[in-house]
Amino acid sequence: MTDESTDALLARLRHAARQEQFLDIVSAEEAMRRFRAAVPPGPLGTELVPLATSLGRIVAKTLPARADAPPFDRASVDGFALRAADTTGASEAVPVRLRLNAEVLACGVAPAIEVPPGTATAIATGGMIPRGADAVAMIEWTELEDAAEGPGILLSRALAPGQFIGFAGSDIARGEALLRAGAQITSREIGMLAAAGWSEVPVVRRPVVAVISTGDELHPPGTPLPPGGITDSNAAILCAAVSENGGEPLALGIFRDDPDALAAALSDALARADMVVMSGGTSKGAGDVSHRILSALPAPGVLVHGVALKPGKPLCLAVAGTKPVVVLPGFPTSAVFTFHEFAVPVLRAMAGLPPRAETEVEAQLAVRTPSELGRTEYVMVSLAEGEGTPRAFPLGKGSGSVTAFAQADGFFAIAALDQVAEVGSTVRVRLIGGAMRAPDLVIIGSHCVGLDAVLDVLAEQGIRARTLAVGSLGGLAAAKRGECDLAPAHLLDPTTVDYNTPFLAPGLMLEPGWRRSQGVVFRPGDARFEGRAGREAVRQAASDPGCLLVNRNAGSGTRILLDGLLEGARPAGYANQPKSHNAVAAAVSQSRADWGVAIETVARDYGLGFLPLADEHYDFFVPEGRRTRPAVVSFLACLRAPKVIARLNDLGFRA
Ligand SMILES: Nc1nc2c(c(=O)[nH]1)N[C@H]1C(S)=C(S)[C@@H](COP(=O)(O)OP(=O)(O)OC[C@H]3O[C@@H](n4cnc5c(N)ncnc54)[C@H](O)[C@@H]3O)O[C@H]1N2
Ligand code: MOO
Repeated sequence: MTDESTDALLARLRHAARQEQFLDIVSAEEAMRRFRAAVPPGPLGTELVPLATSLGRIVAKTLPARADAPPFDRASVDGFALRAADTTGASEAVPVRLRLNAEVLACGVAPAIEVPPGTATAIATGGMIPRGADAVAMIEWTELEDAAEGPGILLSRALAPGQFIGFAGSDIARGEALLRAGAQITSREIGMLAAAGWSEVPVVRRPVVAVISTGDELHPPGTPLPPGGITDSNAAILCAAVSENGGEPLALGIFRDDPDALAAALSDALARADMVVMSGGTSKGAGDVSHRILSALPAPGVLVHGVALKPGKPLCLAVAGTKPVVVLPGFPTSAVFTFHEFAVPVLRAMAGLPPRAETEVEAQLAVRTPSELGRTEYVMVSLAEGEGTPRAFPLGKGSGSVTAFAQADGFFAIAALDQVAEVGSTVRVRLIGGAMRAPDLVIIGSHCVGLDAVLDVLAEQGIRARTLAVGSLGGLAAAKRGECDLAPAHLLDPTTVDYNTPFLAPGLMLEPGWRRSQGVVFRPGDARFEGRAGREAVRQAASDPGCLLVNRNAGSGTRILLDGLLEGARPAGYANQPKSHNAVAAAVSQSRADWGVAIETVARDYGLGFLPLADEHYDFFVPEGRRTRPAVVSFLACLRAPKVIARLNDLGFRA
């Protein structure tokens, strides 16, 4: 930071917040180059911390041993300290007799008597070797003998000089390097430092990273949300990621999209922290003021605003004096992705940590993936072990997802000039969150909350399942290719009006799951639906232009059922076609629509009225070759377990 007073800086920040300023969009490499060049390289500085609190810290300079370990020559067995030369030729048949000196060397006793030739001194393991002695005989090799000349031992083995002695400094010698700069202190290093005399340790000062969330819509986790409200998840994940990468998070909270409030927050953050991370308000909307404030930062100021990548295009990178300031896009996946790609390398360098180890694996892309021209797109994927190379399934959740980063095994890049990554192409997946763990059971297909009830019981048995929700047809295709153990599906054949069986293919088996009651959902008390039969309610609603439908996506079993009931009618709202039961229930419950078709469990969950229409079958396709795998056998046994059946029935399914 410069010497500018906080007040003057605040005034400049306020003024800047009202101006528009955009820089040109740059490549990710150029953005990183500018950012790194403007931040002083290397760790921040050094502080002394007590050994007991040094866990996880980074050693700031090479630490020599301050004392020898062990600090003196000591016995490594219980027995007798003696001169090896006196034991030459000793054997069971011809033992050597040594006189006992009048001293017993327990641990912690400083020897007072020398060991003259022809004598021995009793010593405990860890006892200090007395002057004159150069070896220790194990007590098992000796017999005590009382003679006229005084007590002695009969020794039945010859000893080499140095035998059973741990010499001073043989573990580590005073002055030898114990730990070098950059080493991270774990419990193992702490024991070594304690032994070598370090009660306080010089470590790299942890960079304090201020974390600021911006947005009028944001509320802290766990507080009830008003209509339009969003839970601030960015602050939590960013603070934790700061800690994971050697920093100390300073959570400053949520600020409204108000130039004055944000300017004050930023100037407070710069006064208290070594780095500032804001999220939200960096795009082009009217409320996007975060990035504008940055234009008033002390030099070098804003370095980058706009990077040709997805997620993360509106990223803004700045440096105030020597302090990095980053405005991340508000969308959670964009925020955490750009934090890891751009802020973490700088943070780790400030914290004295080495660059994060990256692991890449080759995988085969399971789904054709279009990409926007002109931006390098990073696609979050889940990996499933196939025969040979693993298959990469894009999560398809977009920048706004709060789960993608946690659920993905990694990501691959589609180059800026490519508009698509073809199915079957080889992609290099950078792993996130540690190495890839092979699950015991891979389930790809349609998701149902009932499935979680089964998997909970399996987890109690130590069986770890990986589920990829790609829809019934996606699961069926994966099962045909032998990529999963189970493909849960609820596929309705419009001609036979049968579920799932008509879709069986050679090499596949079908295991029955449970039934889900589907019906009309509506807000309780709505007289257009209350008390009617399902089919009659559909007919009535379809002919009432004021009664708004929320439809389902083409190809879903629900859509096929509804189209059958509508017999060609296209009621108001027909074009609104979300992809899940939950989206239908949310639309009705929030009055964006008046009716739709969903399963009973979801209707109940949203407090909606429900008029049954039909039963949907949720079954499992299993590749024949995988049917006898132990985890599959356990899963199918679990489906029939009374405890699981009771739980499914409780949830509103019929098992
Ligand atoms: N006309 C244009 N609109 C947008 C563009 C564009 O170029 N032109 N860029 C889009 C891209 S790409 C992204 S990424 C987003 C990022 O926008 P902002 O950084 O301005 O973020 P906000 O508008 O404040 O929020 C976006 C979204 O994220 C939610 N959010 C914000 N903060 C949090 C938080 N702390 N925790 C959880 N969720 C958060 C917020 O509610 C919004 O839903 O802009 C596109 N638009
Ligand atoms: O860059 Mo934004 O993160 O694409 O959605």
